[in-house]
Amino acid sequence: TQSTRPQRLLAAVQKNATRGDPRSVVLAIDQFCRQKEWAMNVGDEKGCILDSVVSEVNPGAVLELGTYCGYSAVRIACLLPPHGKIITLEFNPDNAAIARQVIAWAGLEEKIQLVVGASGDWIPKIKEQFGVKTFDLVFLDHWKDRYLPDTKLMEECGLLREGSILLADNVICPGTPDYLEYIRNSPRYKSQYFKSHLEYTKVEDGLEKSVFLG
Ligand SMILES: Nc1ncnc2c1ncn2CCOCCNC(=O)c1cc(-c2ccc(F)cc2)cc(O)c1O
Ligand SMILES: [Mg+2]
Repeated sequence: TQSTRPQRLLAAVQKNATRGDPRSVVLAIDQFCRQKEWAMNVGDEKGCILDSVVSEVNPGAVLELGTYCGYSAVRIACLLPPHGKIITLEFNPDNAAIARQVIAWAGLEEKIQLVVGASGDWIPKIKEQFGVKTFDLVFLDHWKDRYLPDTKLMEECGLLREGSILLADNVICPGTPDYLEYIRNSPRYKSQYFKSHLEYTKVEDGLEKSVFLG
């Protein structure tokens, strides 16, 4: 039976990356996506911007929406402070199964909590289920038409505090126009656009970094 792209990506990690070495896992995925098959990881170029934001925020609690194969969860987790943790939500159970194995290969199971389900269903339950008060950083990388409703839901559920950072992938390609319009015009956020490119291509894309003002 034919393998899937995530399965081939995992095989490339197990072949080319060193167990327990997260940076070698990140490198193996980027090489696979550049040399063999494109895949929708945030990638190396936008990944450097993600790294600088994570390092600046030094977050104790991170929420990621949209795990896919676990590339950005691994990239974030290896920059967290000692007790820092990331909760990552993935809708597709097949992708989640691959992500679990990528995360295990990187040796980051203790720092990354992968939850299978739709963001809209899980966001209202996070406080009680995971004992989280608020998130220092949220990385939005799931269905592009869920960025805005889920941001409003996070506000309503009290998951954001004054100073919480939202970092959104793909605000240009595929694009999240309603989210950008809201976040750039809301008096409750201060936003900054980081121009970049769609992962592994020359197409324009970028990350929008927004500070929640409370
Ligand atoms: N409600 C939810 N809760 C949890 N998980 C959820 C969820 N809903 C979905 N998921 C699972 C994640 O879904 C994948 C979302 N990502 C993308 O679709 C994406 C696409 C492109 C892309 C594709 C083709 C092109 F031509 C050009 C660009 C690039 C990217 O960087 C992307 O991130
Ligand atoms: Mg993305």
